[in-house]
Amino acid sequence: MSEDTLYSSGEVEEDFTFNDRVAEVFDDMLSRSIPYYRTVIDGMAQLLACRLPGGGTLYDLGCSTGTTLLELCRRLPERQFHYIGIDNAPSMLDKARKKSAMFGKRTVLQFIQDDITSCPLPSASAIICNYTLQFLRPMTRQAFVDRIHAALPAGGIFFLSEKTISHAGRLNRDFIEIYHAFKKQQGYSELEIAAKREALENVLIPFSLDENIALLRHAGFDEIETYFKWFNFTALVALKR
Ligand SMILES: C[S@@+](CC[C@H](N)C(=O)[O-])C[C@H]1O[C@@H](n2cnc3c(N)ncnc32)[C@H](O)[C@@H]1O
Ligand SMILES: O=C(O)C(=O)C[C@]1(C(=O)O)C=C[C@@H](O)C=C1
Repeated sequence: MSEDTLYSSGEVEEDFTFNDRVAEVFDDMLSRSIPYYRTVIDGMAQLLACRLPGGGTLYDLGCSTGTTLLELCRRLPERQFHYIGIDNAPSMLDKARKKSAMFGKRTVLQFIQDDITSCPLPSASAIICNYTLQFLRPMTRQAFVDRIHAALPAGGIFFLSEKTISHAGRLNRDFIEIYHAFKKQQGYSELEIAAKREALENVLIPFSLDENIALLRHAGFDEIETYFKWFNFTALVALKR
């Protein structure tokens, strides 16, 4: 796994985008930038085990290098789900396909290059969208969540994980400080943290937990719960009636 040194000089040449250079270091970037990344995947595996009988189709929208689907596949071998990852970045999908071949999962995992805001989602039993809604333009988010709700059958599951903001100003600042301390612990310098923050400005636009719940509620999801929260990172599960 290549080490993420993209912002080590402190220079910001362009806004953050999911290009080849990001794809190259993405697994390292994610494991050092998203607190409890694997705990969230564990939580999804446990909820899927409770809720879904075997044989269904699971979509991961904004699947990047396929880590989530590969990990679910490893954790739920007896369920025989069909896994479909969708992303619009070819270099991310290259990595995803190579990883699934390396782990001997090519027959159960499929990766498709498409725009998650318009791609068809046939026969979906569960849909995952982790740390990706935050990159869609805010005005388009309700329509996106509405489409997900429409694509699921009764009892279908939607998992949504996001970086979140708090409208409680002082606590929001505390949460960001605590998150930056986490990144420092993961080996990022203050210069790197500041440069990445600048590159993400106006690209990653986080909603609050309440705003994300409102999107789900408005789309028609019936039961909505937070199953994991760490300061400004939140994982939600929603069930269709
Ligand atoms: C932060 S990453 C997602 C991480 C991944 N879900 C995980 O948990 O490992 C966001 C991904 O969404 C993809 N993406 C962003 N907008 C997209 C769109 N409109 N259609 C398809 N993919 C998109 C990016 O290429 C990127 O790979
Ligand atoms: O590094 C940060 O500040 C982040 O917000 C991490 C984060 C995310 O939460 O989506 C941002 C961009 C990368 O795609 C990976 C992770």
